[in-house]
Amino acid sequence: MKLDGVSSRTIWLDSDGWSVGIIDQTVLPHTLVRLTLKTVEDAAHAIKSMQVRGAPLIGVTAAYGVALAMRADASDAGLDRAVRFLGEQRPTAVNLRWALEDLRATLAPLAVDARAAAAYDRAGKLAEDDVETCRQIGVNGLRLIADIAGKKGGRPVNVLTHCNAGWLACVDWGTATSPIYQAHDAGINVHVWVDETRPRNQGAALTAFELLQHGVPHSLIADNAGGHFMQRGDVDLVIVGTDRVTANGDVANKIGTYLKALAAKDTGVPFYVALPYSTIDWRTDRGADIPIEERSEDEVLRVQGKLANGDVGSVLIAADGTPARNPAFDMTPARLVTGFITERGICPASREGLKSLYPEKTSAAA
Ligand SMILES: CSC[C@@H](O)[C@@H](O)C(=O)COP(=O)(O)O
Repeated sequence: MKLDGVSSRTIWLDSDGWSVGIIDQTVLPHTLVRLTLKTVEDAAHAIKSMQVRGAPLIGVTAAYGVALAMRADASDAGLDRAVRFLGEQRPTAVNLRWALEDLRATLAPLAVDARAAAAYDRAGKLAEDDVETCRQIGVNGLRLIADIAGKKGGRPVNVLTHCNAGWLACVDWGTATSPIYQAHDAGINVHVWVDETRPRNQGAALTAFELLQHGVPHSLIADNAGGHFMQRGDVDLVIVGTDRVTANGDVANKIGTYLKALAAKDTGVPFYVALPYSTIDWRTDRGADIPIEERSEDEVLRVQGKLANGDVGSVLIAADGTPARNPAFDMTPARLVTGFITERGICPASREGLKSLYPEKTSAAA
């Protein structure tokens, strides 16, 4: 996608052929800072501090993190250490485990001196695969938007989304936003309600920024406003991303997703979850077993933005000493989800639905 008019991806190999470039998402949209990762520690820090975030991008960054680690120590112990260390950085997005297991399986059978080159090659392939997978999710999701557009006679199709499941969360295109970009590019009149997504405001800071850059009509709304717009008939469709879908179709996504799904159910608004195959956790049977990341109280107690002096900083919004809790994700039961939009097509949010698209997979309870 484009950033200030220039085609960009969220992660790339620098011109030296081994260090890894990323966009620092902690200061967007106010400042565009590109960072260079040179060590596995840099990659781990980027994931933990959310310089990179979003399930697919976390996975690809971890893959490059293994490649950086292999430059320093490609022994069996070095590979084990890198996989364990990177895997500890964030618990909920299963793409992290998926990418690390892929790298381990690719590298372990190789001679030690072949591992670094093979790791770069594999990380590059995972990045390219993510681009094509997300593009295909968009092709499949576009049909839903086009169907609604056909019934609305030129009036805008209103899509609500939560958090950032856009191209900044992936390598390109995004998952939830890919159908939106493709609908807009196809000339469909589409408008997006963007949940601000407290506490870190990924909707305000990242999704609204992306849509603005691409010229897609949108309105930023307070998290609490979604149900109101659904009740009034102002939302045709919800599309969100996910960090992990369990074998029975339960969905973990950014905190607040569950409430949107409840409101959508009550108001009869279709609620779709867009995901690549790498987000399905076939080994975990139900959403209650997904580890939910707990983050710092500060993210709730403070709000980050551009200060009057132009710096990016934060302000305290509660009395000093106020205790807070900050679960970063919640679980939406499959029964509240209308369907999954994947690279292989659209299916019901259920064990059977997932199996219909991925017959070669076996789940824990299958
Ligand atoms: C295509 S990204 C899907 C999810 O990763 C996204 O919706 C989300 O919850 C991101 O959370 P974050 O905490 O910003 O990494």
